[in-house]
Amino acid sequence: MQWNGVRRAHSLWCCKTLTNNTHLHHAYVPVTTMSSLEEPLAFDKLPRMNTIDRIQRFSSGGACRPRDDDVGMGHRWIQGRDCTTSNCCNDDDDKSFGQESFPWKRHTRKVSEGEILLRSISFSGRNSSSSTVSGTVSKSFQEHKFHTFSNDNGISHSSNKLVRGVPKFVKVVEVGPRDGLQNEKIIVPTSVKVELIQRLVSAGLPVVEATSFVSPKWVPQLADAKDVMDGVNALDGARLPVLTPNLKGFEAAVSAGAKEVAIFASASESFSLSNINCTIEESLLRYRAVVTAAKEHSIPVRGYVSCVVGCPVEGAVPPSKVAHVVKELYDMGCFEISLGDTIGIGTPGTVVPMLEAVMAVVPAEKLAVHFHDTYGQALANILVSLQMGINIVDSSVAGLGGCPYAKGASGNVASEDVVYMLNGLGVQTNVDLGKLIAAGDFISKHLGRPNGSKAAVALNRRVTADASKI
Ligand SMILES: CC(C)(COP(=O)([O-])OP(=O)([O-])OC[C@H]1O[C@@H](n2cnc3c(N)ncnc32)[C@H](O)[C@@H]1OP(=O)([O-])[O-])[C@@H](O)C(=O)NCCC(=O)NCCSC(=O)C[C@@](C)(O)CC(=O)[O-]
Repeated sequence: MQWNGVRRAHSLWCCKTLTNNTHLHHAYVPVTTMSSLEEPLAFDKLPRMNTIDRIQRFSSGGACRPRDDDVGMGHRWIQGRDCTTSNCCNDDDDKSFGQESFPWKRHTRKVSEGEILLRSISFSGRNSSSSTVSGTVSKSFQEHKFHTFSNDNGISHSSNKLVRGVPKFVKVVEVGPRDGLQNEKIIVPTSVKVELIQRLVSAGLPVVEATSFVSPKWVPQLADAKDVMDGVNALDGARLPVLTPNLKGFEAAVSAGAKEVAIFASASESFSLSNINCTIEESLLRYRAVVTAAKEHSIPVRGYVSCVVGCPVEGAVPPSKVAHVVKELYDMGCFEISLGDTIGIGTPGTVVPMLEAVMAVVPAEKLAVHFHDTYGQALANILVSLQMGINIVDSSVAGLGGCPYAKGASGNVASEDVVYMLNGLGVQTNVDLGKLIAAGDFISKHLGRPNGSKAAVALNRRVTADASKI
């Protein structure tokens, strides 16, 4: 039974052909709880916060946090502004979105002029008295009336305490071409993947995770990683990170022209074995080698931690364990760490203590949230994360992703739904919702299924209804 649990998690993330896995060199870890995916994990199932309370906290409140260099975190990047969070600074902070820096190099990445232009014409709901709040004012956006309606009075950000903690700008990290497609059984042609990435970039997404340099035996869908990179390397205006599980993957990624990579650890021992065939500690050793090599090439490394709330095998994952792995990745030099609710089991009730534990050891501005939407909790989890100071959100166009082996499991939160919600909150993303919806429709059509974004479906329906009145 326990062994089956491990194998099930493995098949969940890798591929069916490995279900009768000969790659698992490790004995299975003892499994004490089998999670049924049927009950939300509640506060009372989680360890108390006092296990991590002794770790010195960064403020997790809405107030300005100390600068990185004031809090002894070593070589972390220094933002070119007085306050290190984007949700608590002066209005002129918006200017700083035109540049981003990376830890070991302390260089400034020039954002393309087009990106800045897009940003400068973005509609800021915060400064508007209009009752309609929209995102980037693009031609297609206006033509198709893809507006997000706020309440009758519009959102008064200065007076509404519920939205006061939400950042002004959220970086949306699009993971559809990688996380979204990796579970697809039928191989998507490289040309379709390339066109999807092109469309996402032209929709204004600042980061589009392009593919993975993992073993093709484990993830056959992404075996064309090099060809995908050949097709997108010339694209301007977005960063195109790729996943690298080890040095071999890193070297292949660099030779394919990747300029940013991501490493992926887990907070669950069972999931680590299932996903990358090694223990958490072994994975951290591997990743240290990747980060060291990346520093030599001045390549920024993003970190992922999976199963930050729950694991399909082990059940509830203690926040202190998540915080430990996140801190390891941060200390090794990851410029940003994404917290993955891999099976989408979290609710605000479990996400909040997890974030509290993590934010006690790593500043909020270095963290991203990555929610799968299995239980329809992703937007609520994102909102609560934003209120706690997170301003980077991973999502997948058309809600791509999901798992054929976990009953009821679904994909990542849909990018269109995230952007729609952020537009409604008056939060800048610089993403053109119309173009994003078109990208989602494009890939959904190719996969032969309806767009998994509720916002996309509703807005498409509205456009059709409006057109029928003409
Ligand atoms: C880590 C390994 C490679 C270990 O796999 P392994 O079988 O233990 O590797 P190995 O070192 O024993 O080598 C076995 C074979 O794989 C080859 N190999 C070894 N490395 C590579 C490589 N990089 N690229 C291509 N080939 C590779 C290697 O050369 C050898 O080839 P052979 O001699 O048999 O012909 C494997 O387990 C793997 O690729 N795992 C990745 C699985 C994966 O991508 N899962 C999905 C990631 S999603 C995720 O983690 C969650 C996230 C990030 O989305 C966040 C969230 O949702 O929460």
